[in-house]
Amino acid sequence: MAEIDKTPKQIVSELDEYVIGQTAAKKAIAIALRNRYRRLQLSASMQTEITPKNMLMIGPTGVGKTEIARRLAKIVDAPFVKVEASKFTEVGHAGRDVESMIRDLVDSSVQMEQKSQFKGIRSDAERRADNRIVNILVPATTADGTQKQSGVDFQNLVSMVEKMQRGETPEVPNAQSEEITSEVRDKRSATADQLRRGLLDGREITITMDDPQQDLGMNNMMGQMGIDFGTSLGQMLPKKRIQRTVDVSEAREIFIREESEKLISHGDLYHAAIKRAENTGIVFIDEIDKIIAKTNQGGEDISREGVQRDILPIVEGSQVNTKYGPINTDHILFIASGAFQDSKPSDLIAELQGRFPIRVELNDLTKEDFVKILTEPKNALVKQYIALVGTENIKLTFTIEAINKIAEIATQLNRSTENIGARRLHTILEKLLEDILYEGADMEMGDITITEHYVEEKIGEIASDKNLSQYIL
Ligand SMILES: Nc1ncnc2c1ncn2[C@@H]1O[C@H](COP(=O)(O)OP(=O)(O)OP(=O)(O)O)[C@@H](O)[C@H]1O
Repeated sequence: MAEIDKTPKQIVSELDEYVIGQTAAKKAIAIALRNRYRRLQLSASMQTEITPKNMLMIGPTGVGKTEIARRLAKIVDAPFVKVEASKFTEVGHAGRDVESMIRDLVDSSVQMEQKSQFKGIRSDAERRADNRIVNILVPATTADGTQKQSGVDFQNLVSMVEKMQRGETPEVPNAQSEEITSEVRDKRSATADQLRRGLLDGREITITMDDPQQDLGMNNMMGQMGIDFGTSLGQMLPKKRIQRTVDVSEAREIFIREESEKLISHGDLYHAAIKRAENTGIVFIDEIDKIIAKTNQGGEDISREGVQRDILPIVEGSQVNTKYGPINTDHILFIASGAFQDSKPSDLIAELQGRFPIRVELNDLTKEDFVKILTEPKNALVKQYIALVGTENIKLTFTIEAINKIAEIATQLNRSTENIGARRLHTILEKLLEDILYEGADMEMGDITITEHYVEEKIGEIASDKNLSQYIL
Protein backbone atom coordinates (compact mmCIF):
# COMPACT_ATOMS: atom_id res chain seq x y z
CA MET A 1 0.00 0.00 0.00
CA ALA A 2 3.08 2.21 -0.10
CA GLU A 3 2.04 3.38 -3.55
CA ILE A 4 -0.60 5.61 -2.02
CA ASP A 5 2.06 8.14 -0.91
CA LYS A 6 2.83 9.23 -4.46
CA THR A 7 2.63 12.99 -4.92
CA PRO A 8 0.09 14.51 -7.30
CA LYS A 9 2.92 15.44 -9.67
CA GLN A 10 4.23 11.88 -9.72
CA ILE A 11 0.75 10.53 -10.38
CA VAL A 12 0.11 12.98 -13.23
CA SER A 13 3.43 12.16 -14.83
CA GLU A 14 2.67 8.43 -14.63
CA LEU A 15 -0.79 9.03 -16.09
CA ASP A 16 0.88 10.99 -18.90
CA GLU A 17 2.57 7.79 -19.99
CA TYR A 18 -0.82 6.32 -20.94
CA VAL A 19 -3.34 9.10 -21.42
CA ILE A 20 -2.88 12.01 -23.83
CA GLY A 21 -4.00 15.51 -22.76
CA GLN A 22 -6.89 15.91 -20.25
CA THR A 23 -4.53 17.62 -17.82
CA ALA A 24 -7.27 19.17 -15.68
CA ALA A 25 -8.85 15.77 -15.01
CA LYS A 26 -5.52 14.16 -14.25
CA LYS A 27 -4.63 16.90 -11.77
CA ALA A 28 -8.00 16.79 -10.03
CA ILE A 29 -7.90 13.03 -9.60
CA ALA A 30 -4.33 13.15 -8.32
CA ILE A 31 -5.31 15.72 -5.70
CA ALA A 32 -8.33 13.68 -4.61
CA LEU A 33 -6.03 10.75 -4.10
CA ARG A 34 -3.40 12.73 -2.25
CA ASN A 35 -6.06 14.05 0.11
CA ARG A 36 -6.93 10.52 0.98
CA TYR A 37 -3.29 9.85 1.87
CA ARG A 38 -3.15 13.09 3.88
CA ARG A 39 -6.24 11.96 5.76
CA LEU A 40 -4.61 8.66 6.69
CA GLN A 41 -1.78 10.59 8.41
CA LEU A 42 -4.20 12.23 10.83
CA SER A 43 -5.42 11.03 14.21
CA ALA A 44 -8.25 8.50 14.13
CA SER A 45 -10.79 11.06 15.33
CA MET A 46 -9.78 13.59 12.66
CA GLN A 47 -9.84 10.86 10.04
CA THR A 48 -13.47 10.10 10.63
CA GLU A 49 -14.30 13.80 10.29
CA ILE A 50 -12.84 14.09 6.82
CA THR A 51 -14.70 12.32 4.07
CA PRO A 52 -13.15 12.14 0.62
CA LYS A 53 -14.34 14.57 -1.99
CA ASN A 54 -15.77 12.60 -4.84
CA MET A 55 -15.34 13.59 -8.41
CA LEU A 56 -17.58 14.09 -11.43
CA MET A 57 -16.00 13.80 -14.87
CA ILE A 58 -17.93 15.47 -17.62
CA GLY A 59 -17.08 14.80 -21.23
CA PRO A 60 -18.06 13.01 -24.42
CA THR A 61 -17.58 9.30 -24.86
CA GLY A 62 -14.16 7.84 -25.61
CA VAL A 63 -11.98 10.75 -24.46
CA GLY A 64 -10.22 9.00 -21.59
CA LYS A 65 -12.50 9.25 -18.54
CA THR A 66 -12.43 5.57 -17.67
CA GLU A 67 -8.85 5.22 -18.80
CA ILE A 68 -7.66 7.90 -16.34
CA ALA A 69 -9.50 6.29 -13.40
CA ARG A 70 -8.45 2.74 -14.27
CA ARG A 71 -4.82 3.75 -14.75
CA LEU A 72 -4.82 5.67 -11.51
CA ALA A 73 -5.98 2.57 -9.65
CA LYS A 74 -3.18 0.55 -11.25
CA ILE A 75 -0.56 3.18 -10.44
CA VAL A 76 -1.45 3.21 -6.75
CA ASP A 77 -2.36 -0.48 -6.54
CA ALA A 78 -5.94 0.22 -5.46
CA PRO A 79 -8.99 -2.03 -5.89
CA PHE A 80 -11.13 -0.68 -8.73
CA VAL A 81 -14.56 -1.38 -10.22
CA LYS A 82 -16.50 0.23 -13.03
CA VAL A 83 -20.29 0.11 -13.16
CA GLU A 84 -22.82 1.62 -15.56
CA ALA A 85 -25.38 3.55 -13.54
CA SER A 86 -28.04 2.81 -16.14
CA LYS A 87 -27.77 -0.92 -15.45
CA PHE A 88 -29.59 -0.36 -12.18
CA THR A 89 -32.65 1.02 -13.97
CA GLU A 90 -33.05 -2.10 -16.10
CA VAL A 91 -36.31 -3.93 -15.66
CA GLY A 92 -35.79 -7.13 -13.77
CA HIS A 93 -32.56 -6.03 -12.16
CA ALA A 94 -32.64 -7.71 -8.78
CA GLY A 95 -34.15 -5.02 -6.57
CA ARG A 96 -31.81 -2.40 -8.07
CA ASP A 97 -29.05 -3.93 -6.08
CA VAL A 98 -26.70 -0.94 -6.09
CA GLU A 99 -24.75 -2.44 -3.21
CA SER A 100 -23.40 -5.01 -5.67
CA MET A 101 -20.83 -2.42 -6.78
CA ILE A 102 -19.32 -2.47 -3.31
CA ARG A 103 -19.36 -6.26 -3.18
CA ASP A 104 -17.57 -6.34 -6.54
CA LEU A 105 -15.00 -3.90 -5.16
CA VAL A 106 -14.35 -6.19 -2.21
CA ASP A 107 -14.02 -9.18 -4.55
CA SER A 108 -11.37 -7.32 -6.47
CA SER A 109 -9.66 -6.33 -3.22
CA VAL A 110 -9.63 -9.96 -2.02
CA GLN A 111 -7.95 -11.01 -5.24
CA MET A 112 -5.30 -8.30 -4.94
CA GLU A 113 -4.66 -9.09 -1.30
CA GLN A 114 -4.47 -12.80 -1.99
CA LYS A 115 -1.97 -12.20 -4.78
CA SER A 116 0.28 -10.16 -2.52
CA GLN A 117 0.01 -12.61 0.39
CA PHE A 118 0.71 -15.56 -1.92
CA LYS A 119 3.79 -13.72 -3.13
CA GLY A 120 5.05 -13.43 0.43
CA ILE A 121 4.82 -17.16 1.12
CA ARG A 122 5.69 -18.34 -2.37
CA SER A 123 9.03 -19.92 -1.51
CA ASP A 124 7.51 -21.80 1.43
CA ALA A 125 4.65 -23.05 -0.74
CA GLU A 126 7.09 -24.04 -3.49
CA ARG A 127 9.09 -26.14 -1.06
CA ARG A 128 5.98 -27.96 0.15
CA ALA A 129 4.73 -28.48 -3.41
CA ASP A 130 8.10 -29.89 -4.47
CA ASN A 131 8.00 -32.31 -1.56
CA ARG A 132 4.60 -33.56 -2.61
CA ILE A 133 5.74 -34.10 -6.19
CA VAL A 134 8.91 -35.90 -5.13
CA ASN A 135 6.88 -38.16 -2.84
CA ILE A 136 4.66 -39.12 -5.74
CA LEU A 137 7.52 -39.71 -8.14
CA VAL A 138 9.55 -41.68 -5.60
CA PRO A 139 7.10 -43.43 -3.28
CA ALA A 140 8.25 -44.76 0.08
CA THR A 141 8.98 -48.46 0.37
CA THR A 142 7.22 -50.32 3.16
CA ALA A 143 8.84 -52.97 5.26
CA ASP A 144 7.52 -55.77 3.05
CA GLY A 145 9.22 -54.19 0.08
CA THR A 146 6.05 -52.98 -1.70
CA GLN A 147 5.79 -49.34 -2.63
CA LYS A 148 3.21 -47.00 -1.23
CA GLN A 149 2.65 -43.30 -1.27
CA SER A 150 3.13 -41.45 1.95
CA GLY A 151 0.13 -40.07 3.78
CA VAL A 152 -3.04 -41.47 5.33
CA ASP A 153 -5.09 -43.76 3.11
CA PHE A 154 -8.86 -43.73 2.86
CA GLN A 155 -9.48 -46.83 5.04
CA ASN A 156 -7.36 -45.37 7.82
CA LEU A 157 -9.25 -42.13 7.57
CA VAL A 158 -12.64 -43.86 7.85
CA SER A 159 -11.59 -45.78 10.94
CA MET A 160 -10.18 -42.59 12.50
CA VAL A 161 -13.49 -40.80 11.97
CA GLU A 162 -15.45 -43.76 13.38
CA LYS A 163 -13.30 -43.75 16.49
CA MET A 164 -13.81 -40.00 16.93
CA GLN A 165 -17.58 -40.47 16.60
CA ARG A 166 -17.42 -43.04 19.40
CA GLY A 167 -15.62 -40.46 21.52
CA GLU A 168 -12.30 -42.31 21.37
CA THR A 169 -9.01 -40.70 20.46
CA PRO A 170 -7.78 -42.14 17.21
CA GLU A 171 -4.12 -42.92 16.68
CA VAL A 172 -2.82 -40.64 14.03
CA PRO A 173 -0.59 -42.70 11.79
CA ASN A 174 2.81 -41.16 11.73
CA ALA A 175 4.25 -40.66 8.28
CA GLN A 176 7.71 -41.07 9.82
CA SER A 177 6.86 -44.66 10.70
CA GLU A 178 7.09 -45.53 7.04
CA GLU A 179 10.21 -47.29 6.07
CA ILE A 180 12.24 -44.72 4.14
CA THR A 181 15.26 -46.64 3.01
CA SER A 182 18.45 -44.79 2.29
CA GLU A 183 17.97 -45.78 -1.33
CA VAL A 184 14.60 -44.00 -1.40
CA ARG A 185 16.08 -41.01 0.38
CA ASP A 186 18.88 -40.67 -2.17
CA LYS A 187 16.49 -41.09 -5.05
CA ARG A 188 14.21 -38.44 -3.60
CA SER A 189 16.94 -35.90 -3.21
CA ALA A 190 18.15 -36.51 -6.77
CA THR A 191 14.60 -36.12 -8.05
CA ALA A 192 14.12 -32.95 -6.00
CA ASP A 193 17.22 -31.54 -7.63
CA GLN A 194 15.99 -32.41 -11.12
CA LEU A 195 12.62 -30.88 -10.29
CA ARG A 196 14.16 -27.61 -9.14
CA ARG A 197 16.18 -27.37 -12.32
CA GLY A 198 13.04 -27.86 -14.41
CA LEU A 199 14.35 -31.12 -15.89
CA LEU A 200 11.11 -32.95 -15.12
CA ASP A 201 8.83 -30.41 -16.81
CA GLY A 202 6.85 -32.10 -19.54
CA ARG A 203 6.79 -35.45 -17.75
CA GLU A 204 3.30 -36.67 -16.83
CA ILE A 205 2.27 -37.36 -13.27
CA THR A 206 -1.00 -38.43 -11.64
CA ILE A 207 -1.94 -36.26 -8.71
CA THR A 208 -4.77 -36.04 -6.22
CA MET A 209 -6.06 -32.49 -5.94
CA ASP A 210 -9.01 -30.46 -4.67
CA ASP A 211 -11.90 -30.50 -7.13
CA PRO A 212 -11.92 -27.02 -8.71
CA GLN A 213 -15.57 -27.54 -9.73
CA GLN A 214 -16.66 -27.80 -6.11
CA ASP A 215 -16.10 -24.15 -5.18
CA LEU A 216 -17.48 -22.99 -8.50
CA GLY A 217 -20.69 -24.98 -8.07
CA MET A 218 -21.07 -23.77 -4.52
CA ASN A 219 -20.56 -20.13 -5.46
CA ASN A 220 -23.04 -20.36 -8.33
CA MET A 221 -25.60 -21.98 -6.10
CA MET A 222 -25.16 -19.32 -3.42
CA GLY A 223 -25.32 -16.58 -6.05
CA GLN A 224 -28.54 -17.95 -7.56
CA MET A 225 -30.14 -18.25 -4.16
CA GLY A 226 -29.00 -14.71 -3.34
CA ILE A 227 -27.28 -15.96 -0.23
CA ASP A 228 -24.23 -14.32 1.22
CA PHE A 229 -22.64 -16.41 3.93
CA GLY A 230 -20.54 -14.74 6.59
CA THR A 231 -17.56 -16.80 5.59
CA SER A 232 -16.95 -18.56 2.37
CA LEU A 233 -18.81 -21.82 2.84
CA GLY A 234 -16.48 -23.49 0.38
CA GLN A 235 -13.68 -23.11 2.94
CA MET A 236 -15.66 -24.96 5.60
CA LEU A 237 -16.91 -27.95 3.64
CA PRO A 238 -14.69 -30.98 3.33
CA LYS A 239 -12.92 -30.78 0.01
CA LYS A 240 -13.79 -33.28 -2.66
CA ARG A 241 -10.57 -34.73 -4.01
CA ILE A 242 -10.11 -35.82 -7.59
CA GLN A 243 -7.33 -37.46 -9.56
CA ARG A 244 -5.81 -35.87 -12.61
CA THR A 245 -2.87 -36.62 -14.88
CA VAL A 246 -0.94 -33.49 -15.75
CA ASP A 247 2.54 -32.21 -16.63
CA VAL A 248 4.93 -31.93 -13.70
CA SER A 249 5.12 -28.16 -14.22
CA GLU A 250 1.32 -27.89 -14.06
CA ALA A 251 1.18 -30.19 -11.02
CA ARG A 252 3.69 -27.91 -9.34
CA GLU A 253 1.51 -24.84 -9.92
CA ILE A 254 -1.59 -26.70 -8.62
CA PHE A 255 0.24 -27.83 -5.48
CA ILE A 256 1.77 -24.38 -4.91
CA ARG A 257 -1.74 -22.95 -4.98
CA GLU A 258 -3.09 -25.59 -2.59
CA GLU A 259 -0.15 -25.16 -0.21
CA SER A 260 -0.46 -21.35 -0.35
CA GLU A 261 -4.14 -21.68 0.57
CA LYS A 262 -3.12 -23.75 3.58
CA LEU A 263 -0.37 -21.35 4.64
CA ILE A 264 -2.41 -18.17 4.77
CA SER A 265 -5.10 -17.34 7.27
CA HIS A 266 -8.31 -16.61 5.41
CA GLY A 267 -9.65 -14.56 8.28
CA ASP A 268 -6.63 -12.25 8.12
CA LEU A 269 -6.80 -12.14 4.35
CA TYR A 270 -10.45 -11.04 4.27
CA HIS A 271 -9.88 -8.52 7.02
CA ALA A 272 -6.92 -6.99 5.15
CA ALA A 273 -8.92 -6.97 1.90
CA ILE A 274 -11.83 -5.14 3.49
CA LYS A 275 -9.48 -2.55 5.02
CA ARG A 276 -7.77 -2.11 1.69
CA ALA A 277 -11.08 -1.55 -0.11
CA GLU A 278 -12.27 0.82 2.63
CA ASN A 279 -9.15 2.98 2.54
CA THR A 280 -8.01 2.84 -1.07
CA GLY A 281 -10.93 1.50 -3.15
CA ILE A 282 -12.11 3.41 -6.22
CA VAL A 283 -15.61 2.97 -7.66
CA PHE A 284 -16.18 4.39 -11.14
CA ILE A 285 -19.86 5.05 -11.90
CA ASP A 286 -20.22 5.57 -15.63
CA GLU A 287 -23.23 7.09 -17.41
CA ILE A 288 -24.46 8.87 -14.30
CA ASP A 289 -26.36 11.22 -16.64
CA LYS A 290 -28.51 8.26 -17.72
CA ILE A 291 -30.17 8.18 -14.31
CA ILE A 292 -31.33 11.78 -14.51
CA ALA A 293 -35.09 12.01 -14.75
CA LYS A 294 -36.42 13.43 -17.99
CA THR A 295 -39.68 15.25 -17.50
CA ASN A 296 -42.99 13.57 -18.41
CA GLN A 297 -41.73 10.04 -18.48
CA GLY A 298 -43.70 8.77 -15.54
CA GLY A 299 -42.59 5.37 -14.28
CA GLU A 300 -39.25 5.45 -16.03
CA ASP A 301 -38.38 8.73 -14.32
CA ILE A 302 -39.33 7.43 -10.92
CA SER A 303 -37.06 4.48 -11.46
CA ARG A 304 -34.13 6.69 -12.51
CA GLU A 305 -34.49 8.97 -9.55
CA GLY A 306 -34.93 5.89 -7.41
CA VAL A 307 -31.50 4.70 -8.47
CA GLN A 308 -30.00 8.06 -7.48
CA ARG A 309 -31.64 7.68 -4.07
CA ASP A 310 -30.34 4.14 -3.77
CA ILE A 311 -26.79 5.20 -4.63
CA LEU A 312 -26.86 8.12 -2.19
CA PRO A 313 -26.32 6.26 1.11
CA ILE A 314 -23.47 4.28 -0.37
CA VAL A 315 -21.72 7.44 -1.51
CA GLU A 316 -22.53 9.23 1.75
CA GLY A 317 -21.02 6.40 3.74
CA SER A 318 -22.79 3.34 5.04
CA GLN A 319 -22.18 -0.26 5.87
CA VAL A 320 -22.56 -2.90 3.20
CA ASN A 321 -22.55 -6.60 3.98
CA THR A 322 -20.36 -8.79 1.85
CA LYS A 323 -19.52 -12.45 2.08
CA TYR A 324 -16.17 -11.43 3.57
CA GLY A 325 -17.72 -9.30 6.27
CA PRO A 326 -19.19 -5.79 6.54
CA ILE A 327 -17.45 -2.89 4.80
CA ASN A 328 -17.77 0.78 5.53
CA THR A 329 -18.03 2.96 2.41
CA ASP A 330 -17.14 6.29 4.11
CA HIS A 331 -13.71 6.64 2.56
CA ILE A 332 -14.10 4.87 -0.75
CA LEU A 333 -13.41 7.24 -3.64
CA PHE A 334 -16.34 7.51 -6.05
CA ILE A 335 -15.79 8.89 -9.52
CA ALA A 336 -18.94 9.50 -11.53
CA SER A 337 -18.82 10.18 -15.22
CA GLY A 338 -21.18 11.23 -17.97
CA ALA A 339 -21.51 13.09 -21.25
CA PHE A 340 -24.38 15.30 -20.00
CA GLN A 341 -25.46 16.09 -23.55
CA ASP A 342 -29.14 16.70 -22.84
CA SER A 343 -28.79 17.39 -19.13
CA LYS A 344 -26.63 19.14 -16.55
CA PRO A 345 -25.04 17.89 -13.33
CA SER A 346 -27.51 20.18 -11.52
CA ASP A 347 -30.32 17.92 -12.78
CA LEU A 348 -29.14 15.23 -10.39
CA ILE A 349 -30.94 15.17 -7.04
CA ALA A 350 -29.44 17.85 -4.80
CA GLU A 351 -28.02 15.46 -2.18
CA LEU A 352 -26.12 13.50 -4.82
CA GLN A 353 -24.74 16.67 -6.44
CA GLY A 354 -23.36 17.67 -3.07
CA ARG A 355 -21.45 14.41 -2.83
CA PHE A 356 -19.53 15.11 -6.04
CA PRO A 357 -18.03 18.54 -5.40
CA ILE A 358 -14.98 18.13 -7.65
CA ARG A 359 -16.06 18.73 -11.24
CA VAL A 360 -13.81 18.41 -14.25
CA GLU A 361 -14.55 18.66 -17.91
CA LEU A 362 -12.69 16.56 -20.42
CA ASN A 363 -12.02 17.94 -23.86
CA ASP A 364 -13.02 16.55 -27.19
CA LEU A 365 -9.99 14.99 -28.88
CA THR A 366 -8.40 16.74 -31.84
CA LYS A 367 -6.56 15.29 -34.83
CA GLU A 368 -3.25 16.11 -33.11
CA ASP A 369 -4.41 14.19 -30.03
CA PHE A 370 -5.23 11.20 -32.22
CA VAL A 371 -1.72 11.24 -33.72
CA LYS A 372 -0.28 11.15 -30.20
CA ILE A 373 -2.74 8.52 -28.96
CA LEU A 374 -1.77 6.29 -31.87
CA THR A 375 1.94 6.47 -31.20
CA GLU A 376 2.95 7.84 -27.78
CA PRO A 377 1.39 5.94 -24.86
CA LYS A 378 3.28 2.92 -23.54
CA ASN A 379 0.45 0.74 -24.77
CA ALA A 380 -0.26 2.80 -27.93
CA LEU A 381 -2.39 1.01 -30.51
CA VAL A 382 0.26 1.17 -33.21
CA LYS A 383 2.82 -0.36 -30.85
CA GLN A 384 0.37 -3.15 -30.01
CA TYR A 385 -0.18 -4.10 -33.66
CA ILE A 386 3.55 -3.95 -34.40
CA ALA A 387 4.16 -6.35 -31.52
CA LEU A 388 1.30 -8.66 -32.53
CA VAL A 389 2.41 -9.20 -36.13
CA GLY A 390 6.02 -9.20 -34.96
CA THR A 391 5.34 -12.63 -33.44
CA GLU A 392 5.09 -13.93 -37.01
CA ASN A 393 8.39 -12.34 -38.05
CA ILE A 394 6.74 -9.50 -39.90
CA LYS A 395 8.30 -6.12 -39.30
CA LEU A 396 5.49 -3.60 -39.48
CA THR A 397 6.18 0.13 -39.79
CA PHE A 398 3.93 3.14 -40.22
CA THR A 399 5.08 6.31 -41.99
CA ILE A 400 4.31 9.62 -40.29
CA GLU A 401 2.06 10.50 -43.21
CA ALA A 402 0.09 7.29 -42.71
CA ILE A 403 -0.44 8.07 -39.01
CA ASN A 404 -1.58 11.57 -39.93
CA LYS A 405 -3.99 10.18 -42.47
CA ILE A 406 -5.50 7.74 -39.95
CA ALA A 407 -5.95 10.57 -37.43
CA GLU A 408 -7.55 12.74 -40.09
CA ILE A 409 -10.01 10.04 -41.13
CA ALA A 410 -10.89 9.39 -37.48
CA THR A 411 -11.61 13.09 -36.90
CA GLN A 412 -13.73 13.32 -40.03
CA LEU A 413 -15.74 10.24 -39.18
CA ASN A 414 -16.36 11.42 -35.63
CA ARG A 415 -17.78 14.58 -37.13
CA SER A 416 -19.82 13.06 -39.93
CA THR A 417 -21.19 10.05 -38.05
CA GLU A 418 -21.31 9.52 -34.30
CA ASN A 419 -18.55 10.99 -32.12
CA ILE A 420 -17.02 8.01 -30.34
CA GLY A 421 -13.70 9.65 -29.51
CA ALA A 422 -10.54 7.55 -29.52
CA ARG A 423 -12.57 4.36 -29.89
CA ARG A 424 -12.71 5.28 -33.59
CA LEU A 425 -9.00 4.55 -33.86
CA HIS A 426 -9.58 0.93 -32.81
CA THR A 427 -12.11 0.24 -35.55
CA ILE A 428 -10.07 2.03 -38.22
CA LEU A 429 -6.85 0.18 -37.41
CA GLU A 430 -8.59 -3.17 -37.28
CA LYS A 431 -10.04 -2.60 -40.76
CA LEU A 432 -6.78 -1.15 -42.08
CA LEU A 433 -4.69 -4.12 -40.98
CA GLU A 434 -7.29 -6.81 -41.66
CA ASP A 435 -5.42 -8.36 -44.62
CA ILE A 436 -2.09 -8.39 -42.85
CA LEU A 437 -3.62 -9.96 -39.76
CA TYR A 438 -5.37 -12.57 -41.90
CA GLU A 439 -2.53 -13.50 -44.20
CA GLY A 440 0.34 -12.95 -41.78
CA ALA A 441 0.03 -16.40 -40.26
CA ASP A 442 0.53 -18.19 -43.60
CA MET A 443 2.82 -15.93 -45.54
CA GLU A 444 6.43 -14.97 -45.37
CA MET A 445 5.78 -11.28 -45.77
CA GLY A 446 8.96 -9.85 -44.29
CA ASP A 447 8.81 -6.10 -43.86
CA ILE A 448 5.61 -4.16 -44.41
CA THR A 449 5.36 -0.40 -44.41
CA ILE A 450 1.99 1.25 -44.01
CA THR A 451 2.03 4.37 -46.15
CA GLU A 452 -0.52 7.14 -46.64
CA HIS A 453 -1.32 5.54 -49.97
CA TYR A 454 -2.03 2.18 -48.30
CA VAL A 455 -4.37 3.90 -45.80
CA GLU A 456 -6.26 5.63 -48.59
CA GLU A 457 -6.51 2.47 -50.61
CA LYS A 458 -7.78 0.35 -47.73
CA ILE A 459 -10.17 2.68 -45.99
CA GLY A 460 -10.37 5.93 -47.95
CA GLU A 461 -13.38 4.82 -49.95
CA ILE A 462 -15.29 3.39 -47.02
CA ALA A 463 -14.59 6.51 -44.96
CA SER A 464 -15.99 8.81 -47.61
CA ASP A 465 -19.18 6.78 -47.91
CA LYS A 466 -21.26 7.76 -44.91
CA ASN A 467 -23.62 4.78 -45.06
CA LEU A 468 -20.82 2.29 -45.38
CA SER A 469 -18.59 3.81 -42.73
CA GLN A 470 -21.39 3.75 -40.18
CA TYR A 471 -21.23 -0.01 -40.23
CA ILE A 472 -17.57 -0.66 -40.84
CA LEU A 473 -15.46 2.05 -39.24
N1 LIG B 1 -6.84 10.90 -23.98
C1 LIG B 1 -6.59 9.62 -24.31
N2 LIG B 1 -5.32 9.15 -24.38
C2 LIG B 1 -5.08 7.87 -24.72
N3 LIG B 1 -6.03 6.98 -25.01
C3 LIG B 1 -7.30 7.37 -24.96
C4 LIG B 1 -7.65 8.71 -24.61
N4 LIG B 1 -8.99 8.81 -24.64
C5 LIG B 1 -9.46 7.61 -24.95
N5 LIG B 1 -8.47 6.73 -25.17
C6 LIG B 1 -8.63 5.33 -25.53
O1 LIG B 1 -9.96 5.16 -26.06
C7 LIG B 1 -10.64 4.07 -25.45
C8 LIG B 1 -11.90 4.53 -24.75
O2 LIG B 1 -11.61 5.46 -23.73
P1 LIG B 1 -12.34 5.52 -22.32
O3 LIG B 1 -12.77 4.13 -21.96
O4 LIG B 1 -11.49 6.22 -21.37
O5 LIG B 1 -13.64 6.34 -22.69
P2 LIG B 1 -14.58 7.21 -21.74
O6 LIG B 1 -14.20 8.62 -21.88
O7 LIG B 1 -14.58 6.64 -20.39
O8 LIG B 1 -15.98 6.98 -22.45
P3 LIG B 1 -17.32 6.29 -21.87
O9 LIG B 1 -17.96 7.32 -21.02
O10 LIG B 1 -18.10 5.98 -23.09
O11 LIG B 1 -16.89 5.07 -21.13
C9 LIG B 1 -9.63 3.43 -24.52
O12 LIG B 1 -9.09 2.32 -25.19
C10 LIG B 1 -8.56 4.48 -24.30
O13 LIG B 1 -7.32 3.89 -24.17
